[in-house]
Amino acid sequence: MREDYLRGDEENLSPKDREFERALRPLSFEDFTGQAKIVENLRVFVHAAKKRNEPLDHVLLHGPPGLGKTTLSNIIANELQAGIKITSGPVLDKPSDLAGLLTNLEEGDVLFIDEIHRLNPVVEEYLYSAMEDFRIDIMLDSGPNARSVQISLSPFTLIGATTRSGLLTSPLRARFGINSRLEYYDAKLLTDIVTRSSGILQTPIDEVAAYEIARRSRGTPRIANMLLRRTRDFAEVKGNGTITLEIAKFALNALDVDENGLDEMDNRILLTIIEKFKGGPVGLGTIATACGEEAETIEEVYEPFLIQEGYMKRTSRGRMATELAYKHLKIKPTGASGTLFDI
Ligand SMILES: Nc1ncnc2c1ncn2[C@@H]1O[C@H](COP(=O)(O)OP(=O)(O)OP(=O)(O)O)[C@@H](O)[C@H]1O
Ligand SMILES: [Mg+2]
Repeated sequence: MREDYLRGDEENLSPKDREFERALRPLSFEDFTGQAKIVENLRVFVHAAKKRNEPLDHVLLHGPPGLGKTTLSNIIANELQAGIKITSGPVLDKPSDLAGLLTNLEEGDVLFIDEIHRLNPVVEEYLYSAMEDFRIDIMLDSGPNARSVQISLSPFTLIGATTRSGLLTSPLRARFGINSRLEYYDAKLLTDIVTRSSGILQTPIDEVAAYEIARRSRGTPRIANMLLRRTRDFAEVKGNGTITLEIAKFALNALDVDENGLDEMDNRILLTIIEKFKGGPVGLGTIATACGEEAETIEEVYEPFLIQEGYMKRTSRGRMATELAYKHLKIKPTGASGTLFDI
């Protein structure tokens, strides 16, 4: 459950969860909380593009799952008053899949490619001229009859989203005029999001309870909304429907979210590094095997937050648990010397 939410693949959500996500998704810059600098810039670029009657520059949005990349892409299209076609890297298998989409775009439309780091390299190659000159060269036939025809496209805006910007090739990255990295949200912003969501759900919530959910949501709006939803269930069953601090704490503990907002897998990763590998350094693949989780998921979903919060460090020799991780897990460092931790 939790992981589906973390990874955000809409297809993996239950219909109810999907409906819930849709209801809470902000539709305008106005409703979008946080990421102030990015939103401020996008407002200007969108405004300028509309004024000049030109398509917006291509936009690359990157950052950990659940921070609002898909949401923001839809908002950009809304604010441009443009149509949006949505696809994803792994779905665009052949150049003809891409050509079909591109030739159907109307002037100023947005093409949203999720997981753009997973594009097939052949398809990616076609995207270059589409992005740069709004044209594609298509090969007809093969062998001696092969010839290429050039098709012009309506000027459009490509929005690419990725959780792994490091995997993007540099020619592709260079073709985005706007490149924004979404950051984890602080507890104050997430409190605003939880409060807004509970308003939409018509669930009364105490301010301290909203803050408690917010600060234990791994800096991620998707998780905040998910925890709110589960907490609401507890409030209905165990209380009178209002989410109080007591109910929120009870629900969060029942959901295995600890005092600092780390979940079971976060803690398992830290515990593994400390107990099985003496605090590290240890390679990602080894941690993954020991935790029974895919290396890619650890790198994409868990590690960025653990690093940002100071529980884990990446070194050239592998991952290490920090002093904070030992404190958090109430384990005494048993390293050979005082050099266990860098200063
Ligand atoms: N700034 C925000 N304000 C309010 N709600 C938000 C915000 N950002 C995200 N959300 C909520 O969090 C949910 C997840 O956001 P979204 O699907 O856009 O994340 P994502 O970055 O595309 O994640 P993924 O990488 O998994 O695709 C949305 O349904 C939306 O309700
Ligand atoms: Mg998304």
